[in-house]
Amino acid sequence: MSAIQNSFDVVVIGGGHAGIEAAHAAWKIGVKTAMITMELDAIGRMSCNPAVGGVSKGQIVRDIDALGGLMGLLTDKAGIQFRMLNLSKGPAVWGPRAQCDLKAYSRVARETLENCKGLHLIQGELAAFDRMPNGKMELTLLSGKRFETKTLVITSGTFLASKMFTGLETSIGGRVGEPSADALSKSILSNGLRLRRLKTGTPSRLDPSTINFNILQEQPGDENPWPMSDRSAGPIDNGNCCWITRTNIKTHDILRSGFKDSPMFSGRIKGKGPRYCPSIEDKINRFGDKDGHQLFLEPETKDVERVYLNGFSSSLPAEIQLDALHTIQGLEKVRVMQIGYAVEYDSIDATQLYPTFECKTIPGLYFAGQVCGTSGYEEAAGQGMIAGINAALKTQNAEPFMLGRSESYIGVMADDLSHFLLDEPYRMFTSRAEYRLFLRSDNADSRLKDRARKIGMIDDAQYAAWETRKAEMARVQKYLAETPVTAAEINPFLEAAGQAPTRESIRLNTVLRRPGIDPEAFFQKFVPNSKLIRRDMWNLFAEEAYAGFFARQAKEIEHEKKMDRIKLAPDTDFSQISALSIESRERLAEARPLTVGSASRIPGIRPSDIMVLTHWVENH
Ligand SMILES: Cc1cc2nc3c(=O)[nH]c(=O)nc-3n(C[C@H](O)[C@H](O)[C@H](O)COP(=O)(O)OP(=O)(O)OC[C@H]3O[C@@H](n4cnc5c(N)ncnc54)[C@H](O)[C@@H]3O)c2cc1C
Ligand SMILES: NC(=O)c1ccc[n+]([C@@H]2O[C@H](COP(=O)([O-])OP(=O)(O)OC[C@H]3O[C@@H](n4cnc5c(N)ncnc54)[C@H](O)[C@@H]3O)[C@@H](O)[C@H]2O)c1
Repeated sequence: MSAIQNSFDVVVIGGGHAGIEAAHAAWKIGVKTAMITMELDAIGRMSCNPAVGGVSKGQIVRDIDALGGLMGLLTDKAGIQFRMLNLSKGPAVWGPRAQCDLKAYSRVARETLENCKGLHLIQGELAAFDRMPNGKMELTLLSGKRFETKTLVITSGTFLASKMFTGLETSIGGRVGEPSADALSKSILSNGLRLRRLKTGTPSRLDPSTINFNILQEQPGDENPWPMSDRSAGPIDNGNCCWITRTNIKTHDILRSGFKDSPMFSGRIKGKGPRYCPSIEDKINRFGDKDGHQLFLEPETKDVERVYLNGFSSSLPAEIQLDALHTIQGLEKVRVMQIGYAVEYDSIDATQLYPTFECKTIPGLYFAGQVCGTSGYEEAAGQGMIAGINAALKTQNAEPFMLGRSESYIGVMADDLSHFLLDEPYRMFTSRAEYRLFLRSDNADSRLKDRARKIGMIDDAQYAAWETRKAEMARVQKYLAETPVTAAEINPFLEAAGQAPTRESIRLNTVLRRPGIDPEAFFQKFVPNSKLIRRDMWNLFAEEAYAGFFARQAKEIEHEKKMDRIKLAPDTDFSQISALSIESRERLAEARPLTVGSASRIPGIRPSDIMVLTHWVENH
């Protein structure tokens, strides 16, 4: 057996979206960190659609940015088209989204990690990990190389014991052209952890020279685009467009004729697929009466080398996919460069993890990303941040870092994954967050920057810039609350916004509570010498516009935070709390909650149990 080559504080397995954030966060906190991944050239590879963000996913990217992470910065560098989705609704549910040049994304991700001085990037496949008597983890790569680490973060995506399917054809691999990580899957099982099968899929990639773009509806980027990160230095590239087309009855008939050879419907794929990113055959099967489904044609690169057909994910036989494509407007003569396929893989049952993503039974072992049962780059990156931060903090014997459900979508996701057993891939939605009016893309910095600063994720220069913004927001907020405006001054503005004029002077802040107001025009006109950046104008606007809701929810949130502050030791012996029912003791012993708040979210735990637990903590 070869000697141990190097010893680290944190080792991250995988260079996908979760691995990038985990390795960067641990490095930023200042501990000795390595990323080990199968292929260094595949760092940041986008397995599926060349886009980052969207509704609720965009908020996750903003939160990663506020925490000092990379996804927003990488997207701004590699983006080729930026749109704010849901603009017709309130800012709480706006979703920043960007098409990316996927080659550029992968390149800037790798360059960014290479520029992290002292971060080790190692090419190799982890075959096994074992806990050593000294509490560290020993890692053995497929090549036989060995390393040791205090903490280990596994972000292996769709690669554990993975199989790909197109019709009756099956091959081994986690992504087209890449192998499956079978040995690691076995090692996870031999460490006593539970795995289960999930499935995801991807559509065909099309040859742009065979698409009739002239007859397709173009979808340009926003006129006044938002970058993902306010830390991005350069201008963003927004000059590229996507195109829209639709399936039709003929397409559906052809697809239906292939159902008998579908690996999904024939039961050859056992894993559950993502309900909310269904394949085209799933959509037709479930919503058979619809006469068409909208499809987006998205360029994979700025020079449109290939086109991704968003909405047409499929694992039907290749000839059926191709015949069906030829019935679609604009695609009558299309040539396919890579046919759609499904992938089935092992994922970890995430109820075995704390909301820090640390394993309950193996201290120092963390999982993050698609391996935890989620679907999506952004969900993966958000988990990677939290796992990387906690893996680093653990090596410093520091308090774990957790985000609450009222603080971030990442907190909602960590809480959901660790408490509820999923039977299908988990995708984020605004409806999963009970406090979504707080979790906006405009106020990510207000919610998270100070917390990130405390754990070393935000450097002095970044924090100074944030303090300047904070001070300006406070000044303007005070000014708005204290400054009256006469009817003569404000009425032309109100009328232009379609609002009834006022007869008396009113305070400036009350103007923002009226519907139809353009905040950017308002701040420019009524706040002299404002240095607010655009994002902060919308933040102040939303704080006023939603003030009534916030006041109503404030008590609920305070109660939840209070419960989350009541800590339970990881080794709490619930069997000794005799005032709890035997059933509740068993549930608590199994779930091992770290706070009373977390205990309250375990299925089957009742309010009376929480009262007992709270008293018990007070007396111990
Ligand atoms: C076919 C397909 C379709 C998808 N559709 C979409 C989509 O439309 N949109 C979307 O957002 N998401 C989609 N996904 C999922 C998306 O790829 C993931 O959500 C996202 O990439 C997850 O990031 P991750 O970091 O968890 O894993 P990945 O991006 O999969 O990265 C995993 C990394 O771990 C490495 N690795 C794995 N095992 C080992 C090992 N033993 N040793 C060393 N390195 C290892 C791999 O080489 C890889 O670099 C799809 C995935 C696939 C494969
Ligand atoms: N892991 C998986 O299996 C898997 C598979 C497919 C999708 N996904 C996830 O779902 C997302 C893709 O799902 P989706 O189909 O809802 O698309 P999306 O998240 O990219 O888009 C969401 C909505 O935005 C609009 N939209 C789509 N393309 C657009 C474009 N080019 N420009 C402007 N608006 C556009 C559409 O109304 C769409 O319903 C990915 O971001 C990924 O996270 C995961």
